[in-house]
Amino acid sequence: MTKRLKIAVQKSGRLHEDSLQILQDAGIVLEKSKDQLKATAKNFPLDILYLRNGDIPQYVNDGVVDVGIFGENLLVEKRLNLPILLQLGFSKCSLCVAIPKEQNFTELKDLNTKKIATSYPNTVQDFLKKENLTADLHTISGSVEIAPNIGLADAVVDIVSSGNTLFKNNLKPVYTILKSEAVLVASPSIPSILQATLNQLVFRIESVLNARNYKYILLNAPNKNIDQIVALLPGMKSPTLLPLAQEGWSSLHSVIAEEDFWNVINDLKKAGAEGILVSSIEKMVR
Ligand SMILES: Nc1ncnc2c1ncn2[C@@H]1O[C@H](COP(=O)(O)OP(=O)(O)OP(=O)(O)O)[C@@H](O)[C@H]1O
Ligand SMILES: O=P(O)(O)OC[C@H]1O[C@H](OP(=O)(O)OP(=O)(O)O)[C@H](O)[C@@H]1O
Ligand SMILES: [Mg+2]
Repeated sequence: MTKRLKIAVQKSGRLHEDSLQILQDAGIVLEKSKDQLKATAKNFPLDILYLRNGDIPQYVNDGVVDVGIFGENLLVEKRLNLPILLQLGFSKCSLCVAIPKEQNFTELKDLNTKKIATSYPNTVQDFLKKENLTADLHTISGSVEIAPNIGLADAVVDIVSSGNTLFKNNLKPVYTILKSEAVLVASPSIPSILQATLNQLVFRIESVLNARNYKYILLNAPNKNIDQIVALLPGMKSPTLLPLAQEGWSSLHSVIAEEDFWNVINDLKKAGAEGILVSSIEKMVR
């Protein structure tokens, strides 16, 4: 029997859905199950364990699971030096120092002797040490941003994404300690017999991530301007060119990063491109 790879995914919370979606997009079909803690893939040697985000890094480190998806910021908090296989592009956030809006902040030294509330004490301790600061740390497990309003702290260190929570609590971010996103991390003690399965999983997810960042573009162009248009759309190797039934015109197919598309669209039109179609790509193997 093939040995199955064990992957830890957040049981519920911000990473849960996107983690399962990326596995699904990678062609992995989960067996329907009533089990709240575990799922099995039908068509790939993979078992999924649903765990708390905060517990996953340690399980990965100890080899209880072979691979895990969790917020990169936890590697710093748990002080674990585990290899990141892939940055997954979702749950992007920053860990920031924030203070009440009306207070002045000019430099990090302003934090000296202040009371700081956080759910990430190790990260803050390491940061304070690196910056040669001494502050009074209060560890709380949630609703950190309320701390200054109830007199529990002068400043907070917490996750910021849209900034809404800081805004609602009359706080402003003054320093970014780190940036984070969901990552795929492998155990250092992964059995060698599972390495090929892990490589396949990484390859599949990578193809999904490449595809998410790119669009397939199709357009008609006058032959006399093809060189100009090709220079705007270099593609993976070079664009595909096919003659149109109408003489003097070609159909050009290429791939383009989503953000680049908006930068070149006007130049494409100026170069005579017509009938421009842009569509999503499901998988992209470079
Ligand atoms: N507002 C946010 N926007 C984007 N990403 C976030 C945000 N808040 C947290 N994250 C990221 O998502 C991860 C999971 O956050 P979530 O709040 O779902 O779980 P948790 O409270 O860290 O963990 P647990 O599953 O152990 O209860 C965090 O470690 C962080 O990397
Ligand atoms: O900048 P924003 O978009 O407002 O996001 C930041 C908030 O999101 C996280 O909390 P979450 O909603 O995960 O609640 P939790 O503290 O219960 O985990 C984080 O702890 C912040 O409070
Ligand atoms: Mg949270």
